[in-house]
Amino acid sequence: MQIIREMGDLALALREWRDARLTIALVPTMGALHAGHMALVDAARAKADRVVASIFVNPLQFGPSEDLDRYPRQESEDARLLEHHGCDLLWMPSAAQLYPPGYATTVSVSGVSERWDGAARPGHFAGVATVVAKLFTSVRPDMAFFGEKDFQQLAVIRRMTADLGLGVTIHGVATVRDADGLALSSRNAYLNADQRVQALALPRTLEEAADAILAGEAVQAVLDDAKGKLSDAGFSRIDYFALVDAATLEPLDAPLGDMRLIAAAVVGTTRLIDNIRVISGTV
Ligand SMILES: Nc1ncnc2c1ncn2[C@@H]1O[C@H](COP(=O)(O)OP(=O)(O)OP(=O)(O)O)[C@@H](O)[C@H]1O
Ligand SMILES: CC(C)(CO)[C@@H](O)C(=O)[O-]
Ligand code: BAL
Repeated sequence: MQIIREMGDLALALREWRDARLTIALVPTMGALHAGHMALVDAARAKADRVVASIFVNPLQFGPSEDLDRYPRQESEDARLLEHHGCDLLWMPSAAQLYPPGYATTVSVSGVSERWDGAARPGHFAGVATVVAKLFTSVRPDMAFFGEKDFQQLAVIRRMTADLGLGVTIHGVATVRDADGLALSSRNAYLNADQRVQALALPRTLEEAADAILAGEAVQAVLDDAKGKLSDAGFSRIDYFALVDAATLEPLDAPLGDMRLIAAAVVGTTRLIDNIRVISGTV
């Protein structure tokens, strides 16, 4: 696996593959890699001739009181894991490479990015859309892979890619969970042993709420009950717990079409997000 930091070296490596008419997949990450990221790499490996992973902790998508400074960084373990999963190229740009002096352009997606995480983390999705647009224009991949764990992010990236005609096929990959149900996330590293147990209430409550909605209970009552359960389990703040249309992310007050239950809540100092498909027979 090639490890590249400079934009010029990246261009050279990619030119060789493009000249050979090889298809290129991009897996954008912020590092501190786990099996969830590896599911993206494996899916990319299965669909493309060459797989590029990027690691960049993007300052633009962190709010002023968020965890940019303490975000976990473990480059050599990440590189080992990626190589083991058949990644061909790891690109680790510096902030100065992506946002050189004078950089002044932001990509802002309205509609789908406005509610939920967009409301709870002002500026977050503009930061995500901007860096993903930069990663796409730098690598010019045929396809890119993102996790359904960040469900709204996936919808924002699909919208931006279509609106700007970036010509990248976006693939969503199902959430990878620990055996006990907690969605894998780099931020789980912040949880102490008690908080790790409390955190399990998030996937459990999503499953219970999905079952209750499918059993015909009133949606608003189910959502209120779910928030109560999360508070009782020790979550100190619940940013949202909502039933939404899977494509538009608009809230639903009754079951209709392709639905997701989405939630974000804080345990200790850690903000966790999760979501679950609501579909007859399975959740
Ligand atoms: N458990 C998971 N299953 C599938 N994909 C995942 C999972 N966790 C993260 N991803 C995906 O990996 C990509 C990179 O995510 P990122 O590096 O932010 O990791 P993360 O674990 O989500 O970190 P964080 O704790 O900051 O949310 C995103 O597309 C994200 O949706
Ligand atoms: C897509 C992404 C790599 C952009 O920084 C980030 O938001 C993430 O890791 O999900
Ligand atoms: N995993 C999405 C990136 C973020 O929370 O900033």
